[in-house]
Amino acid sequence: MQLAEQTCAACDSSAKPLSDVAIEQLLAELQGWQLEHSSGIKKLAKVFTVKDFSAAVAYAQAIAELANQHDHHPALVVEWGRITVQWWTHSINGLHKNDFVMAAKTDALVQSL
Ligand SMILES: C[C@H](O)[C@H](O)[C@H]1CNC2=NC(N)=NC(=O)C2=N1
Repeated sequence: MQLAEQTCAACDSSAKPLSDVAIEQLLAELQGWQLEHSSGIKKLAKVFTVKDFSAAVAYAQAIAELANQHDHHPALVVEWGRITVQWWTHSINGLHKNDFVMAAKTDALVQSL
């Protein structure tokens, strides 16, 4: 099943972070997402280019609604002409399959905007 169609499962501190091999396999299913390390935490990041600041705010609002629907929330940086989205799982300070599912859902949402 495509990542974008999968469920973002409830996740707590007992959830297991993905292995590096699993991360590489899932990353290959996404387009344009980068693996980042910040403050020792692995994150998935992508920059979406949009037409101006208002468009970036609208994207942020739509992604925020998606996040609330799934109770899984990204970091969003809104700037003129672009929005940066970062997914990771706070409860495990790392990457869970949920983050890849949400990255794929973000791509599907952005394509529909
Ligand atoms: C209580 C609530 O379900 C949790 O705090 C959720 C909220 N959104 C979340 N989002 C992300 N990205 N990681 C989490 O661990 C997380 N936990």
